Parts: sequence; C-alpha cells; structure tokens
Amino acid sequence: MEIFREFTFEAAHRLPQVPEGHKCARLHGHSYRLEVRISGAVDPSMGWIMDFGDLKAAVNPVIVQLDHYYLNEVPGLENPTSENLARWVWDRLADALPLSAIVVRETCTSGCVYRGER
Ligand SMILES: Nc1nc2c(c(=O)[nH]1)N=C([C@H](O)[C@H](O)COP(=O)(O)OP(=O)(O)OP(=O)(O)O)CN2
Ligand SMILES: [Zn+2]
Repeated sequence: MEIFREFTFEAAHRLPQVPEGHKCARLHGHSYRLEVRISGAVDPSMGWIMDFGDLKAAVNPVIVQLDHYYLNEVPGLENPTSENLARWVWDRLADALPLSAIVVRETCTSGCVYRGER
C-alpha cells in the first residue's frame, strides 16, 4: 500500500539551459506543490504504514531548504527543472523513508513524477 503527504513552498528560479528567448530563462517564481509517497506494509495493530505526522516531520527539514529561496543558488539545484528538483528531494529522503515516488508540481498543469530510476 502507499500513502502520501503534500507540501507546498514558494521559490524563484530560472532555467539556465533553455535557448535564448525562452520564457523560463527569465527569473520567475512558482508556488510549488511537492507530494511525498511512501509504500510498505500496514502495521496490523496501528492500521497504518506510518503516522502522517512522522512523514511530515521527516520531510519538513527539506522543505525549509527550498521555501522562499532562489533555487539556482541551492547546492545541487543549479538547473532547477522539476525533474532535477524531484531527484534532489528523493536523494535527501531516501535513507529516512521507504519512498515510492516524489511528485513535483510547478504549476496547476505541469509537473514531474520520480520513482527513483537513474
Ligand atoms: N520538462 C520540463 N519542462 C519545463 C520545465 C521543467 O521543469 N521540466 N519548467 C519550465 C518552467 O519552469 C515554467 O515556469 C513552467 O512551464 P509551463 O508549464 O510551460 O509554464 P506555464 O504555466 O506558463 O504554461 P502555459 O500553459 O504555457 O501558460 C518549462 N518547461
Ligand atoms: Zn518555472
């Protein structure tokens, strides 16, 4: 089974690799939505995989590194596409949580699902 928790953060970025004239070369911001999914067996006595509160506590230190930052200045996020951001989050949580997916939504209509593939 899988559970998830959604987090939000505000951040600015620009995409340094896009061709000249691309709108994303300009500095702009997003209200990011980040979904952290974990999978595992349901503990029979508790009736849950993990307390949602413990999931929140594990993810919050990562959110703090992103919220209201210029992502291009965060080490490892020099090219802050959704894909790179999803992998960056995964790498910082994989030791602590049984991750099944990281979902990054940049806008209401665009985003990325990362399941740990290299
Ligand atoms: N594969 C990716 N493509 C794009 C990314 C990305 O991270 N991965 N990022 C961007 C920009 O950050 C852009 O701000 C978001 O893109 P887009 O959804 O095109 O932006 P809009 O909301 O302005 O879309 P419209 O529907 O055209 O208004 C670009 N591409
Ligand atoms: Zn953008």
